[in-house]
Amino acid sequence: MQWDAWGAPEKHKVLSDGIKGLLQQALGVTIREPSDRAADDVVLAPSALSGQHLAALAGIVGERFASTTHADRLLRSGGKSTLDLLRRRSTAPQNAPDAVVTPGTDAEVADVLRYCAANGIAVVPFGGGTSVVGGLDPVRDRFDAVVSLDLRRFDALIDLDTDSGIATLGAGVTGPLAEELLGAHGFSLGHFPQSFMFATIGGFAATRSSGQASAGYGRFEDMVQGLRVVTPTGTLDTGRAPASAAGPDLGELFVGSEGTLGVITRVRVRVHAVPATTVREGWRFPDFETGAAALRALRQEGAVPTVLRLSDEAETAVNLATTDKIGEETVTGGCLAITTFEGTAEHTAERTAEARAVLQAHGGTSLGEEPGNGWEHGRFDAPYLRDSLLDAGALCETLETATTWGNLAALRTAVTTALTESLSAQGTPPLVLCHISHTYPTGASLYFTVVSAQADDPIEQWRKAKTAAGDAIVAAGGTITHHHAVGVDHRPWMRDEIGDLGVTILRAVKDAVDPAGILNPGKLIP
Ligand SMILES: Cc1cc2nc3c(=O)[nH]c(=O)nc-3n(C[C@H](O)[C@H](O)[C@H](O)COP(=O)(O)OP(=O)(O)OC[C@H]3O[C@@H](n4cnc5c(N)ncnc54)[C@H](O)[C@@H]3O)c2cc1C
Repeated sequence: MQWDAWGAPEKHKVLSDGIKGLLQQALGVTIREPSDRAADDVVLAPSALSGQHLAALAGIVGERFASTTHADRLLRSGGKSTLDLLRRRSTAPQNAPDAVVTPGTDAEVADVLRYCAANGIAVVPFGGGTSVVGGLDPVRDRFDAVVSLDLRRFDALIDLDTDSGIATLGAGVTGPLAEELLGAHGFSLGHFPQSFMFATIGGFAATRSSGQASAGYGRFEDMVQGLRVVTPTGTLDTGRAPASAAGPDLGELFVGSEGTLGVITRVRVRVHAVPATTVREGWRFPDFETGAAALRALRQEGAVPTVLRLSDEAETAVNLATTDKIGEETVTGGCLAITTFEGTAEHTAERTAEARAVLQAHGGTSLGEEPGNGWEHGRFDAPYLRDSLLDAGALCETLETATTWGNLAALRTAVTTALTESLSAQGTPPLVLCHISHTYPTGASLYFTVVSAQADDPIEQWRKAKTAAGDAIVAAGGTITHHHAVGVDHRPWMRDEIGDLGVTILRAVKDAVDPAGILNPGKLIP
């Protein structure tokens, strides 16, 4: 992972003439050349961890796994939101964790947490570093120092129960490593968020992540069968049986707890056989409302694909779903939808035929395999484009929400209007694109991509726009986040989301497992 951009440098995207034209003509961006940045030139606030504390932590995890080097601190100074990337471009001194500790066993995690609790040191668990909500911000709160607790050494397939279809994976296993380890035994997890290449099993659980195949395999919490969580006051194993009536599900307390209640060190997940067949298809709908109604019918009538997504008119027009062709003239028109079916050949054929009938009856026209294959080819690459857009002088960020089918159109209008009005009022009218990529029998998510020219202070520019969008989401009855989680950025709306009593309950749990309050302060819980 790069310190100031997404992913691997060799995948850097050069902006095509089509995209540059769009930026200049539609958004008034004055294209600038990317400037060279070197990690060594970044100024970090000096480490506030005393030599005595560093030595004690090194005594727990081993000298080479307790680091205060510039490179280690810089890489863990935040996640990969646009605000993070803009901050990394700053020449002013930047905030960073005071040290990075990388334990290798549950006992070491427990000892680190106990030491930090006893000595007033905040701890930020670190998975793949892909948070887009400030979940990794090195917040000290009332403490003198903050350490990043990196889970990357928890990188093993610990157990695979092939009869039950349950794998136990270390929290630091990344998406590709999980598929490789399971694939060797003929199994797959099937969790493919856009951050798949770098995000980890522990991070997926800590944030209630949702992948591109959520229609078929469910959200990550649907896959979780159990967790091991190490807290400053003890260790908990959840998920004894596939179903249980033994009171509230304690595992659910930790799924989505974003490192504020404990450190997840292993996750038991449901896995399935690697599918024998994959069939992709593109569909054209005359408009977003017609397409959304067709997706709803599919969810409610059965024949649900593994992947099901619908781009709005604007997203279809700029080919956002097919990253290789962004900015080129679209031949699709209307709204592009994509379906993918996976399974045995017979099962796939049967369900594809059923789904086709439903989509056609609801105004869809098949475009054949090509659009689906084009989407699949570039499905993890769009984040590289954001880096190039930021370098060129454009602002680019995404945000997401979800609501019931009955409220979907109103929520989409409210968010689009809020973003458009806020950015236009700042002199940078935006392009707001939207798609549905996660569907349920009762509703769906809405995922917005916003592009505009950068103002003089792009951090403040986006903060204003994001506040307007967040307020609009709450007022229109949506959730403040469908899968990006809460972190720092969505915390202002948490009380609206769960109410005063909800906040009291979360705080009570936090007091029980983390009485000193060292775990990820300033995140999730208002
Ligand atoms: C380009 C891009 C695309 C994305 N696409 C998607 C998407 O399609 N779907 C989706 O759901 N999300 C997406 N995200 C958001 C992000 O990838 C997810 O939130 C992911 O689950 C985070 O995993 P991670 O391992 O990187 O965790 P990190 O970013 O390292 O951490 C996320 C939060 O969880 C905590 N945490 C991490 N590991 C643990 C642990 N083991 N125990 C306790 N707490 C822990 C951290 O303290 C932090 O608060 C995207 C992000 C980016 C940058």
